[in-house]
Amino acid sequence: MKIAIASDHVGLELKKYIIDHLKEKGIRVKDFGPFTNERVDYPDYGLIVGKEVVKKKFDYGILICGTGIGISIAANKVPGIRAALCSDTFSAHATREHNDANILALGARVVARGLALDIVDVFLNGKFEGGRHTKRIKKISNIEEEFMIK
Ligand SMILES: O=C(CO)[C@H](O)[C@H](O)[C@H](O)COP(=O)(O)O
Repeated sequence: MKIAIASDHVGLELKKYIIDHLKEKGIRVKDFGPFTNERVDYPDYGLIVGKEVVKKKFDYGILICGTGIGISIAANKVPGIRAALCSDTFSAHATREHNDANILALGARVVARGLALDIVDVFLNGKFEGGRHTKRIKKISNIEEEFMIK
């Protein structure tokens, strides 16, 4: 499994913690930045990881900002991205099973480190159920197509 990860300045420390955790599990992870505490803009990082995931260069993306909200909103602007902001493990497995989410977003100021790792593990181990959920995912794609600039 290959994971693309990025954050903003607020999410930097939690990102490092998650990267160490993934590497310990033998999961390949590429950090798309930032690499210093300097203040940055979360949409830039949501876009980078969104593009990488939608091009199928990675299996999943993980994005972290202060709340997880801004960076997930940005990533969700990339057609084909279904970024799920999760603060609990139930949502993390439900969003894989039902929404086939391809990016997990976390709020570094919202979830404690230990819980964040549990959420990451549950998300990465989740399997899309298909069936009735497939047509709903298709309806999300249809919304993207309707608003695509031609
Ligand atoms: O949560 C966020 C966006 O949804 C960001 O991580 C920041 O917390 C927020 O934008 C505040 O940024 P600041 O420049 O550090 O005040």
